[in-house]
Amino acid sequence: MIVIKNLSFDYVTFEKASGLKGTIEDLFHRKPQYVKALKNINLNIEDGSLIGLIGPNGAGKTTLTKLLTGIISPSSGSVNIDTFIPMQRKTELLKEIGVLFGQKSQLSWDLPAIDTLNMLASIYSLEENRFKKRLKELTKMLNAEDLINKPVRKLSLGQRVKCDLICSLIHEPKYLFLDEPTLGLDLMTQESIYEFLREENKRNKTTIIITSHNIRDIEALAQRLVILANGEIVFDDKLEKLPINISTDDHFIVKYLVNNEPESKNISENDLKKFLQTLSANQIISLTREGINLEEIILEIYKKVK
Ligand SMILES: Nc1ncnc2c1ncn2[C@@H]1O[C@H](COP(=O)(O)OP(=O)(O)OP(=O)(O)O)[C@@H](O)[C@H]1O
Repeated sequence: MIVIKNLSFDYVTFEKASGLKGTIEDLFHRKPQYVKALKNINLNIEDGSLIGLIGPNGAGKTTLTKLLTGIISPSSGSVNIDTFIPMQRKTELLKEIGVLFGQKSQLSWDLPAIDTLNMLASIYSLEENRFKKRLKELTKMLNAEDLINKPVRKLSLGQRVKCDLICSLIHEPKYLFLDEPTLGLDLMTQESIYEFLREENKRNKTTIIITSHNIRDIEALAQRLVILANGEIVFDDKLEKLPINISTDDHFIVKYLVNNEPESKNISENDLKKFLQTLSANQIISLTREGINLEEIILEIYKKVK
């Protein structure tokens, strides 16, 4: 279980004066500036949960992930993963953590992924049979049996992400941190990755924390959503609990069939009933209310906290 208590983190940077004179002056009188990246965060993450962590740019998501993976240590408060403190980087904890950054790869460009995987097997001291069994399981689930033997530079982006996912899970970590895992991937590859992550979470009870700006990732995976804004948690609950603001001048979008051809109409609440009465049930494809889809609700939250 992950327990975060009263966690704050401040970055310290120094104002940089321009020109040679400024650079020399800076050597003697540096003016510090403090950026409060996280402010008094409290969060408990149960084992086996699938959490979506979102927020506008600069909200503090990467900082939180860095604190959870022990890259930086808190300015105040605490982070505990089971009985460990991430910043102490104990080998026992590192073996329980897997990380994937969609924009950065841990693979070597000129080598096939299997070489990196063999190296990871030796870093994590994986017993040979266990390694082979896990590799077979992961490559089968991701349909990547052939991919791991090709040089990484010959793989497409989606194929490379699949190989990176195998690397981050080969040691069967208890916790998996994913940062923008579907960046630049087509819809079908996104779906196969969602299916894989849901299966991995179900089968191995892997706790998955996914940071993404892609709302589809959140819709497809997150059992619980945490929204960070300006370094604070502004929402922490199930997706269904997101606040829906139904304004009085709302409009509906009706998609329907006319002679088997799809059409759509944007209609006010007052005219909706009358219009629906002109259609038969099997003509109606869908009826949605403007402002009620997940993206719009989240956008409203972002706008309010700006
Ligand atoms: N190395 C650093 N030095 C100083 N300030 C930093 C540093 N890294 C991040 N910050 C600041 O800390 C705040 C939080 O940044 P962070 O990278 O955690 O946000 P984020 O939610 O991950 O954003 P994004 O969605 O753009 O990746 C921002 O105001 C950012 O400018």
